[in-house]
Amino acid sequence: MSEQTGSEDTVIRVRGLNKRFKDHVVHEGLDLDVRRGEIIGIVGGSGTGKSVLLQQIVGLLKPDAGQIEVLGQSVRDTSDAEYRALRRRWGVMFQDGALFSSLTVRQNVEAPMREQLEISDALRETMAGIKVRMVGLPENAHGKYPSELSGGMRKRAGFARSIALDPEIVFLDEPTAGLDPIGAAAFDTLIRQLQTALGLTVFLVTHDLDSLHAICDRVAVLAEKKVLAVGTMEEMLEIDHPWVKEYFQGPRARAAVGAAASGLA
Ligand SMILES: Nc1ncnc2c1ncn2[C@@H]1O[C@H](COP(=O)(O)OP(=O)(O)OP(=O)(O)O)[C@@H](O)[C@H]1O
Repeated sequence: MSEQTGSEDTVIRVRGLNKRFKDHVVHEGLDLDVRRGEIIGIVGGSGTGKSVLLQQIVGLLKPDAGQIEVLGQSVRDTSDAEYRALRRRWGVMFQDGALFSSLTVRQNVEAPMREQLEISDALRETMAGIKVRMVGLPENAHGKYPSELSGGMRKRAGFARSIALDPEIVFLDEPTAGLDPIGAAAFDTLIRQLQTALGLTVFLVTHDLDSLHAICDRVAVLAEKKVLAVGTMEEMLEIDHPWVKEYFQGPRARAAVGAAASGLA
């Protein structure tokens, strides 16, 4: 299994994280390192706290204890100005794309630019248009509202918004959930292509075994309130834990391996 390191290539460092909601303990002593330039898949049973972990890392939820550093800086023990500057260095795509329904696709991508960048309207529109093209949305989608788009297109629009400010890290919360297998595979390809082209680190919360096989460099398994294991897909096969075995060696896992081997994933 890969070791947790403290090297400068660690872009997210979580130590001793505790989080509970009333008497429901979600995380207890959770540690995690994410390395620069990798796509790390965060997996775990429903309710194991994958989204809650993501939200704590990006500063939207407050941990009860523990340290979270992103790009070498504490996410919480920091001034508002420092947090705002740090926040510009990552992008987040929430589960449903979380687009503003009253804004067009391009206006949605412009929204973080409007908030963070002091640039002319024309330049902002041009830059947003580039991002929308980068995620593979056709020209006629730029002026559409979220309700006029398919689920896959909405996800692409959400992805475009997450890279609006040229982030170093993107957090994607179940980006392929709800897509058909072909749409999901196309989205995986898009994630890998943009990760390579832009040098991104990708924190990918997913249930999708095909995505894990197709694009993840490493996988972190959440179970028993912590990160139970981190490593490559091959390394996951060696872990002797009931949930890990069932997940990585069960029938669905075997199907995903078959799909990856035949080039479908
Ligand atoms: N704001 C909140 N208040 C109270 N409980 C919460 C809150 N957010 C999450 N929880 C609880 O924390 C636990 C972890 O939730 P989380 O959404 O992180 O799970 P998950 O691993 O992402 O699940 P899934 O795979 O089903 O999306 C769940 O039991 C959830 O009900």
